[in-house]
Parts: sequence; structure tokens; C-alpha cells
Amino acid sequence: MNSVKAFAPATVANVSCGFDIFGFAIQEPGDTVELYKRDEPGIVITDITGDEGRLPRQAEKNSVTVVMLALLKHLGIKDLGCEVVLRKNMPLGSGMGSSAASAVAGVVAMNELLGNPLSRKELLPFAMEGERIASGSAHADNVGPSLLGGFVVIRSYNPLDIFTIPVPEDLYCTLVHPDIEINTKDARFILRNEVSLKNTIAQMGNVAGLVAGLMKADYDLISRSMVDVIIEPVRSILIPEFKEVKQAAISNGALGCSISGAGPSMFALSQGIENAQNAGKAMQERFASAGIESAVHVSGINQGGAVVLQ
Ligand SMILES: Nc1ncnc2c1ncn2[C@@H]1O[C@H](COP(=O)(O)OP(=O)(O)OP(=O)(O)O)[C@@H](O)[C@H]1O
Ligand SMILES: N[C@@H](CCO)C(=O)O
Repeated sequence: MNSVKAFAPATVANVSCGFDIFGFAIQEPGDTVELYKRDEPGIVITDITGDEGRLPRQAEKNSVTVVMLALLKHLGIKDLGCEVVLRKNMPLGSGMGSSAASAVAGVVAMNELLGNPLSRKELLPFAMEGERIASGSAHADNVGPSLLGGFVVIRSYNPLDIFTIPVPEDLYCTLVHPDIEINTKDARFILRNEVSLKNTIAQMGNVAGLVAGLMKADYDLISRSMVDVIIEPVRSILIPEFKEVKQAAISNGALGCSISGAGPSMFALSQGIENAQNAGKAMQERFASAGIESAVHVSGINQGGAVVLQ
């Protein structure tokens, strides 16, 4: 095989109460990576589209190629020559898992080019290296679902213990990206290191409730459990109109609404596509009333994750 193309989808990380431990992928948008073998050894980025020239072109600095270098090192491959084309289809610093989609598409494409020596799950630690380069933290709640699909739970980081849980078929996500940029690194820096016992108890109850609600298709329980008393109160300050947009989603049929990943995107979960669309319209109108343009994506939970396209 001399060339490969792979697509990896955008993701919603944290899913309200599950900071760094919950995530799911949506259908679109996502990043596409093309790899072309060449005779000269080395991984070279030859083109990036959709980033307005803002992303690093050096292989050691871009999440799409950092993961390939880590995988090649692990496999002891030194002489591979490869040209990389990255097609970015989502904004940077968006809270939609932009850096993660590049990392996942990159590692899946390289694994395919090599004849799939590793399983999807075995690729995860390499994809996490892309997040380390992007945000200084190798969290797995974006790369996990983008790579594996489904609703992902990360029970432990050390050792890595990750699994997916079933979700109701009629569960839809509304993802709204306001035209603002927030770096994950900054959004992590402002978080407090200590949490009160009272908030820990409340958060654990909601984490347990959300998992049970999703697995039992109990929409009321999902709705009651979409409460984050630890991260959202701190980070929501960075998102103009946060409270109003959240209220607009819930008043228009959503089960719950919170920050997607590190923000500024906000997501809502709804029963049925109609509720999800209504929530999206209301959220967009609320941002617009404050002079903020936004893009809305309505999608079911992506069960397959990244795909090889050729
Ligand atoms: N291929 C890539 N795609 C996107 N960002 C990248 C990539 N490679 C490196 N980066 C760097 O990662 C940073 C953006 O990542 P960040 O995690 O803040 O955004 P995000 O992935 O959209 O957000 P989130 O993780 O909250 O969903 C930028 O500094 C950018 O230069
Ligand atoms: N769990 C990470 C996701 C970043 O998208 C965070 O909230 O910082």
C-alpha cells in the first residue's frame, strides 16, 4: 500500500459531570489525513488546508504527526518515508476536539499504511501524545471516542482503563460553536486543584446517575444527572451568554446542556432529533442576540469512530 486516507470525527468531552472521564463522538465535522509513501525517510507535512496557516508545519509540533512519530518509534521503524496532507474541517481551540481529531486520523492512517500492526485500543496511548503536544495534558476523553466511537468512559489513566457504554438510540447531541477561541491549556490552568467533600459527593452522584441513565435509556435520570458542580462554574465565565444559552436549550426541549470539552462550544443532549434541532436553533438565536455568530451541528452518537477511507 502506497497511500491511505483516514477521517476522525469531532467529539464532546467531559459531558457535563465527567471531567476527563466521559466523551463521545459526533458524525461530522472531522479531520481528514492523507498519507503518501516516498523514498526518502522521514515524516513531512506537505499541506494543511482549513487552518488559515496557523498550525505548525513541523512534524514534531503538530498533533497529526506527533502520533505517527510515537507509533513508528514504538514499532522500531526508522526508515519509513511519508508525506502528510491534513484537511482541517473544524476550528482550533473550539472545544470540539480539533487537535484530537487530527491525532486520531493521523495514527489510524499510519497504522493502516503499516498493515494494522496494532488494534484500535492499542493506538490510544499514541493518540494521547497528540493531546499532550496540543494542550500539555494527555487526556483521553476526546481521542478515546474519536478513535473508538460510542460513549467512552475512562475509569483510570494509570493504568489506562477505558470502555464504552450503550446509549439510547434516540439520543441526539446538539453542538453549538460560538465564534470565540479558548485554548484548552488556558481553560485547564484556571481550574482549582482542590474540591470540597460536598461537591465531590454531588459530582459522584451525577456521574453514577448519568452512566445508569444512559445504560437504562432513562431520559429523566440523564436529565437530572447532567449537572457539573466542579468545572462548569469556573469555566463558564469564559463563555459570554453561557447561562442564557444553557437555559434556551433546556427550555426548548433539551435534557441538559453544558460546556463541550474546554469550551467555548456548548452541547446539549435531547431525546429525538426534533428536540435537538429546536434546542440548537434556540441556542444559536441566544448567541446571536449578543452579537455572537455560531455554527450548529446536530448528530446522533457516532458509534464507529474514525474510518479509513481508501
Ligand atoms: N493538528 C492540529 N489541530 C488542531 N490543533 C493543533 C494541531 N496540532 C497542534 N495543535 C495545537 O493545539 C492547540 C489547540 O488545541 P486545543 O486543545 O486548545 O483545542 P481543541 O482541540 O479545539 O479543543 P478541545 O480539546 O477543548 O476540544 C493549538 O495551540 C494548536 O496550535
Ligand atoms: N477534559 C478536557 C477536554 C478538553 O477538550 C478538558 O476539559 O480540559
